[in-house]
Amino acid sequence: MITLRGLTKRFGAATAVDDLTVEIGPGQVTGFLGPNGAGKSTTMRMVLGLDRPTAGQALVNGRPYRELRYPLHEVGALLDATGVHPARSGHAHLRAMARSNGIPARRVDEVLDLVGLDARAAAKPGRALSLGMGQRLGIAGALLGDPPVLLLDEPVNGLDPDGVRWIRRFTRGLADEGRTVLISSHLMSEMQQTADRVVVLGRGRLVADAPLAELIATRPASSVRVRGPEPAGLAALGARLAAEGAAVSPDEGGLAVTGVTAGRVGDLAYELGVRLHELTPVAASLEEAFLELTAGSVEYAAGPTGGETR
Ligand SMILES: Nc1ncnc2c1ncn2[C@@H]1O[C@H](COP(=O)(O)OP(=O)(O)OP(=O)(O)O)[C@@H](O)[C@H]1O
Repeated sequence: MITLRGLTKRFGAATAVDDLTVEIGPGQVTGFLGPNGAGKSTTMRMVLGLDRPTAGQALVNGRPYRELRYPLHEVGALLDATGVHPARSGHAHLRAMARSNGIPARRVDEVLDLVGLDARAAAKPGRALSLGMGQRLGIAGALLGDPPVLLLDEPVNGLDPDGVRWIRRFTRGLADEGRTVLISSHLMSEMQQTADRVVVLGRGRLVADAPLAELIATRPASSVRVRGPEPAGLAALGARLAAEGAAVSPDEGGLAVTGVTAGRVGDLAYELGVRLHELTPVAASLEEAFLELTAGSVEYAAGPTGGETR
């Protein structure tokens, strides 16, 4: 369990995290979303005791990180890449981590096995690790103490599709074991496939905290997809819908209609005698919900001339 209460961090005059109150519970993957500079990394750093809050609290299992007696057994984190020395092997890196935290050496082999790194990969020096292997090693390190809470900052950044799929399945497994899993990302499509719940930040403030399905469901369906075997009939239907104020555009041989319900489109088609083969409300994606939620809170936005404005 991660508890944030009135969590605030200022850097000089800039407020990176602004009065954030949220609880991140066990047994699910929570996606931590927000545009660049929204305060995700700063929040994670405060949870891990790497940054001191200006105000408020960040608690892991009810206590500030600095008060945890055996931090590696309480919370594991993947912040950026692995932090492995370029000349040191992954195995040696994990052994050193284990030793300094009183964790038996055999646990190193266990976590390497868990993340699917074989002896040959674990013997490679840090500089020879691929990004995907580095991420696996980083996650192995986070799991050394078998912690109930895991924080992963942008774990799929730069990974190939296999690596992305692996992270997705692995984090799902960790949540299914009852752990608290918090994953930050700006890849909405990825989070849509991974997260059970999402916490969205905009300019350091909480903009949404909801189950993923609920967040998407509360957005209006973005459009209705209409297909049929008679182009002339579809054109007549489109014209009639447009006359009613709907926005109609061609969509892969059919129509994409916004501004009316699927029911209304069906009724009109019936009235006009137009045969339809498909009439589908297309739900807003997480990406659309995210853009809508964070509109106005992006650090840099394309201005009307396409230039960047603060
Ligand atoms: N050490 C620091 N000193 C000054 N400002 C900082 C520092 N760390 C972060 N910031 C500022 O705090 C704000 C939040 O940054 P943070 O890295 O937490 O955002 P983020 O949501 O993780 O962004 P990204 O997705 O780009 O990683 C930004 O405006 C950033 O410039």
